[in-house]
Amino acid sequence: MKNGVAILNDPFLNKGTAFTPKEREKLGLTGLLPPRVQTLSEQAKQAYQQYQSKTSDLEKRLFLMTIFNTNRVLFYQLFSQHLVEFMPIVYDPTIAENIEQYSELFVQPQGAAFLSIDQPKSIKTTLKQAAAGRQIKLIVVTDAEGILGIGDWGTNGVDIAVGKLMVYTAAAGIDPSTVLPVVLDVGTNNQQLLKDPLYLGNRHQRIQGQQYQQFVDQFVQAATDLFPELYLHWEDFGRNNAANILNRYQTKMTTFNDDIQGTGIIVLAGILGGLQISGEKFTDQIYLSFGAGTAGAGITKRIFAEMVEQGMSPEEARKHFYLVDKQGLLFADDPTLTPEQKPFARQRNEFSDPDALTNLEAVVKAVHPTILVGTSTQPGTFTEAVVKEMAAHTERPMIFPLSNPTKLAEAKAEDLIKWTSGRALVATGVPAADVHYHGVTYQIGQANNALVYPGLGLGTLAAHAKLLNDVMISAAAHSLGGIVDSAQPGAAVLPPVSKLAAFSQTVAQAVVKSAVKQGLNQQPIHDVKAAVEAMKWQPEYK
Ligand SMILES: NC(=O)c1ccc[n+]([C@@H]2O[C@H](COP(=O)([O-])OP(=O)(O)OC[C@H]3O[C@@H](n4cnc5c(N)ncnc54)[C@H](O)[C@@H]3O)[C@@H](O)[C@H]2O)c1
Ligand SMILES: O=C(O)C[C@H](O)C(=O)O
Ligand SMILES: [Mn+2]
Repeated sequence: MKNGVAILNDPFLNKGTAFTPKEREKLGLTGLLPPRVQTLSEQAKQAYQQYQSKTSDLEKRLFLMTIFNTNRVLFYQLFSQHLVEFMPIVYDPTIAENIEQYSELFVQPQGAAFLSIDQPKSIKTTLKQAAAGRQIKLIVVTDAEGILGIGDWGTNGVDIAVGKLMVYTAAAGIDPSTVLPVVLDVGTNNQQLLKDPLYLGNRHQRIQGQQYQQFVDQFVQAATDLFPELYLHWEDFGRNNAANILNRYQTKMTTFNDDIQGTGIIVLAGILGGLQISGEKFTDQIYLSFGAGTAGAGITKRIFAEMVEQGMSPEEARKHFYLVDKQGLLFADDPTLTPEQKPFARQRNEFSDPDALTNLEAVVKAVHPTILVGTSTQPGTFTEAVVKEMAAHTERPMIFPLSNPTKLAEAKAEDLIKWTSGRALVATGVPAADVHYHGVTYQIGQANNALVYPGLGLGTLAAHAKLLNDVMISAAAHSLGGIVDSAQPGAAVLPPVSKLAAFSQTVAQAVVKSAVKQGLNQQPIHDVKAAVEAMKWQPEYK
């Protein structure tokens, strides 16, 4: 039992000025706080006022992090009260700025576990120390090789693990005392960091190959030994590792790659929402992925699986997909294709002038996509010419520039609406303001995996599922697609972030239902809604 100063220093126990006189006496806190006792709502009001006095988004984020570091209940009370306003501050895009300046801004390790490839023997001890007696059910782990679209950030990437977990709690009510952020510091190839005297990570090149694989294996082994109920979420690994790691573990435990699977779900949900608006058929769509890396290939795989689910043969379905990467349209004779790209590569003899298909505009001209999704990290690449060419051949072009953060987006929502005279069905990776065009207000859906991974995790945990499989993932995507108000002119293809807490429940219930139907639940579940409800944590003082 902690007491006195130790309680004030424990963000899971600390209530600050909300400790009552009785509690203060019992816990050895008398005189350790100013005399006045405040309620949680008074604390939240005061903190929010202070938040509003900060002038930049980064300052706002840093202020919220000090609350997070000192008092989790207060932090989540605030976050859930101001979800729409705080999402872009706590999470993407401001989190990207924080990651770039992590070492310069460092004040506190925020409860993360820093696992170093140079000390593989310490993995288990570190995880145990970081858990500090808590029963961990959810880990977000990154090796930070591909943070959003901003590349390799070494140890700084720990912030993405911390930030993703914050959204789990704010959106789905995952108990924050059951989560653990982890960074695998395997070095960095970011020269800027290696030269930065303040850089706090391992100062060497990224270690790859067998030693890397072994380190990852050792981490998974230690984590599953220590935390038997673990749901393990992988975030922002590099293109060469992300899919490999997922393939390696997904049949053995409940695990999830956010960039591959989370993004696949949200894009499928967005497409289903878009088709509700356009009235078109899913199996009539022609899909073009611009940027066929971790996210691009992951999304393609999910959309392809849906085509097959909707009755097409795999051979027929494959004809609906085109992948474009750095080299242009991907052809099967290209020796540099990744294993995830290969199934969707095309034959040169399908085209009259295949050698000309080395840029997006030429490919759009040749294949007439109805859906264009950007995960290329290349800003401004959905040009007016590309968009107008696409819109010339389809009534309601679906265009999702998803590269994050804001500075990397393939296009701005407003331009897409204008260039297509309001016909485009748009979703973006970061929040976008409404677009007013010719008397219609266009709402822009946010196709960010944050809209689904919290509910998916909540559902998988609530089901005590043995595995997270494709059927559950498909159920999650379909549960979101139905929430669109298609009768409203300018309606968004996805539900708004303001309803995130509500539809996280919808997603979680769909996942539990699917797990139960497949017999993947390891404990009996009679009432799906109650099972999800029982998992939920509320930001209240106990
Ligand atoms: N909105 C979301 O929920 C979401 C989810 C995941 C990723 N993303 C974004 O998608 C982007 C990619 O992420 P990732 O994890 O797939 O990274 P990745 O590095 O695995 O993939 C990026 C791909 O883009 C390709 N590319 C680079 N330059 C290109 C060019 N000029 N033309 C065409 N392709 C080019 C790369 O070769 C690579 O295959 C990032 O900006 C990330 O923030 C968004
Ligand atoms: O982190 C995000 O905002 C979404 C996604 O996981 C990404 O890598 O961009
Ligand atoms: Mn990511």
